[in-house]
Amino acid sequence: MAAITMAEMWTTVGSTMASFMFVWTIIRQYCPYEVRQHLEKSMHRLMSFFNPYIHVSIDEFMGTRLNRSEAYAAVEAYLSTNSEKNAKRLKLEMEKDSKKIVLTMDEYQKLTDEFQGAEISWVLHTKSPKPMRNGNNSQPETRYYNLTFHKRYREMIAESYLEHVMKKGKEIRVKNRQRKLYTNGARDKYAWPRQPMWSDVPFEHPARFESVAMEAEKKQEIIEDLLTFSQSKDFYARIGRAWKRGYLLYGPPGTGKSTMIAAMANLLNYDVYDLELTAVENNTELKKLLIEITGKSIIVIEDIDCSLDLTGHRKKKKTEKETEDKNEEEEEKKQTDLKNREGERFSKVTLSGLLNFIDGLWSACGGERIIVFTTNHVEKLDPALIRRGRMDKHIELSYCSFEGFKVLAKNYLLVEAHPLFDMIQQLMGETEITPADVAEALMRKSPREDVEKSLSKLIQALEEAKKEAAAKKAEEESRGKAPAKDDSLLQDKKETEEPQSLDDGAVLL
Ligand SMILES: Nc1ncnc2c1ncn2[C@@H]1O[C@H](COP(=O)(O)OP(=O)(O)OP(=O)(O)O)[C@@H](O)[C@H]1O
Ligand SMILES: [Mg+2]
Repeated sequence: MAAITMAEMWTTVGSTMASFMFVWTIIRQYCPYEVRQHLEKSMHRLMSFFNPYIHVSIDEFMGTRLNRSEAYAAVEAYLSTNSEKNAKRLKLEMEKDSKKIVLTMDEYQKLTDEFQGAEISWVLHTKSPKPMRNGNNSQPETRYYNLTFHKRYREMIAESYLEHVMKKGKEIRVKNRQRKLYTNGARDKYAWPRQPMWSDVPFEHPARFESVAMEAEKKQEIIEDLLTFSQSKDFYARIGRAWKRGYLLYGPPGTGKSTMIAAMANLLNYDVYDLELTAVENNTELKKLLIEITGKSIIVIEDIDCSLDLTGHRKKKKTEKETEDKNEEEEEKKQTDLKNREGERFSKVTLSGLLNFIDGLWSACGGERIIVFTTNHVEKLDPALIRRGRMDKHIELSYCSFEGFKVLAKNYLLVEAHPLFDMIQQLMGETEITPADVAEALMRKSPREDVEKSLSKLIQALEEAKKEAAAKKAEEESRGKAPAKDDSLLQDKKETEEPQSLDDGAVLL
């Protein structure tokens, strides 16, 4: 008896639903847009009166169709991990500037999520646009996510869950995006229509910290410093400092400064802005460039000592070289004339402009930025430029140590030990060689080249370097001079001892 009643009940429910759907389809097809809207609204009001569930919708576009909503994109990314596992109907999407395809839930699929004991359901809907006066539908449908939860979780969803979705979604988007390498050097300032301040290419440098030749402890310290920085948004806000950090990488050519920048960008998933200071016309342009830099980025100024003339001595050196037999005054006049004629081609960025760029008020916009300077001559830099707070961490990249060599050997030759290692260790203790030279010696020149041959090449390079250093030393001693390296340092020191001012008159070369 009960079974018959149940069957009857289901039949009644089924037929009511079917009739309702039929009526609704007729309404959707034949009723004018305004009537349909009105009916939909009334029905929602009626249902929400009895319904204990709350709905939140997140539209794909904000205002115009040009602005895709950040919130929608974050929800889409957040749900993609859930969709991949649980949805039965999926859609394959690849966003602009994304390097990865994403599987998102298809329309009208329902996905459930759990958060702090609450069950939350998500459905992707479509919405037809308002028809135009002539009745045509020129715009395609738009989509929106509908989030449903019981009203008892209202506060928790508003305060924690939505924030959690946005944060996770943004993280996924950052991970999936195609990172870029930007430069300001390739811009034609006089082109019309105006070119953007930065031009970009996909950033595809493969350097990783694992492959950087360096003492393990020092490397670990740098990695931890970088990771701590990237996770310290709240800390920087609490102490009232802009969320940025400066790194000064210094050392001889070929010791891995540029390689380390690429490894930093890969570790943190950041974009790289390679700032060519000599292509910046003045401080205002520098500020404009700064404004356009987004967060999660590394701003790099390579060879900073060559870009900025603080004392004028390098300019003097150049003048002396060019004028050998001419008198200095005449040459200076010539230089001024040239400057006047090609005035606009000379950068007028000043040291104070650069200091402002690094830690002035404008430098705080965007957040989560790392600024890296590289130089071969740290002693030539103005102390104001590299003081802690501007360049927070000074990292010396020096000649290859035996530990560094072992990293390269493992990388290039896939060996961690070899009878020739002892000899290499001994030679490395006696002479200096850059990691770039070690890497070159270990590079296989043909697929058949074996480990022993590569290591022998390195031994040969080390012996040559040792001989060269000895010959140089002997030559200097015979001339009654101190060793060349110390000599050049002394010379540089003497030159930089001239008072260095931070006035706006110091200009770029
Ligand atoms: N520490 C290192 N670890 C691994 N590879 C290195 C290291 N240093 C140099 N190399 C190798 O040598 C090449 C040159 O290195 P890199 O361009 O990073 O040197 P640099 O210090 O930036 O030199 P410069 O001062 O001339 O700009 C790189 O392609 C890299 O393969
Ligand atoms: Mg370099």
